[in-house]
Amino acid sequence: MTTVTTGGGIRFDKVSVAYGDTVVLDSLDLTVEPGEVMALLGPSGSGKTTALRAVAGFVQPASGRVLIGGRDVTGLPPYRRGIGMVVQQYALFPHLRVDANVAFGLKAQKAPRDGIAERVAEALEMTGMSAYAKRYPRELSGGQQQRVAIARALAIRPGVLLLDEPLSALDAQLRSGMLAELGRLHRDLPDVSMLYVTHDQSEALTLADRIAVMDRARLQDCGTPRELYRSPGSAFTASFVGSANLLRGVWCGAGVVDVEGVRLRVRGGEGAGEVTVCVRPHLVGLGESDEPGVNVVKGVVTGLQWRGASHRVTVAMSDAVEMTAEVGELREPPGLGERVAVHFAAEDAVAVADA
Ligand SMILES: Nc1ncnc2c1ncn2[C@@H]1O[C@H](COP(=O)(O)OP(=O)(O)OP(=O)(O)O)[C@@H](O)[C@H]1O
Repeated sequence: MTTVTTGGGIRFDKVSVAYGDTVVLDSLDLTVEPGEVMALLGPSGSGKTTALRAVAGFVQPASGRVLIGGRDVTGLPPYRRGIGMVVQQYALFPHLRVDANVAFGLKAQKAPRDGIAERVAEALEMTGMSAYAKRYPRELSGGQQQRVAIARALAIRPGVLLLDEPLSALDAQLRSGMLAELGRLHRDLPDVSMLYVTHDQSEALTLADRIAVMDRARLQDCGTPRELYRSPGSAFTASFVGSANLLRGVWCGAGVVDVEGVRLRVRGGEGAGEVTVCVRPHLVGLGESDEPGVNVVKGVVTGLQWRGASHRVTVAMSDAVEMTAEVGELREPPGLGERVAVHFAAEDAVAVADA
């Protein structure tokens, strides 16, 4: 009887999960490299938690295999997979003190007694909770409870750490602090692969080495945050990773798309028929431009938002198509109904496939 304790990453090999007739995870093929943080990002119900639970061993795939450290664990019970898991609601044992909570997984593994004390101390140290070892969960704040839950997951020295929306019960300020701490933990544990489920794109962009975008039980896209942001594979990814102007148009030549009668030069080659052009709002400038390779479109201001350091100006090219420009704070912002021009480089207008 062995437990997988090596690092070595996670592999989903065509993993499908169904509840009755409903397929909730459809032939997922995905590899998380050793030491990598992979975010599973997608809307509610897209299958993220199901994928994570398949790694943990809490759901059994209808088909396909899960490998941890190169080894097929599909048939192994959860406690023999060498995983640590942290969920949204901490799930600490209320009647146990912090140190006993952290020791729980080690005792279940029947680790030697003196080894347990050492590992508990190490895990509490790593999460900054050493001073709270003798408290009960009810005597801790939400953020502290989540740190204990992370310490408990780390105490078994897992090769794989599974995190399911670990920050969503915390308030915004605490969330950003904890996000930084998870980043530090990742650097301190370079061999541990992390699978991080979230529907919050900023968490995914901040923490993940790569992001797997899920929608309707399927993997839609996978890449580094920068790749997905700069060159989204689909309109769905473009709108889910960062904010995006998505302009529906028709190809009319190499690198040229017609949007509402305006010919835009785009990055992303050539195709036929309909296409969506993605332009990030912060890459759109206000006013004319006569620089080569820069698109200019005109329209009427339909929205103006002041956001402290920036203004968001929405301009309608037509009844159907609007563009938003996110620009530095304007001294004299245009008025609603005013006719203005906006511009963006061809390099920043990306032709994407429809989802
Ligand atoms: N035990 C279950 N029995 C039946 N259907 C289930 C069960 N667990 C999950 N589902 C369904 O599977 C689908 C995927 O659920 P999953 O929890 O994986 O989504 P998710 O992307 O993690 O969503 P969320 O962000 O809301 O947690 C959903 O439609 C859900 O209703």
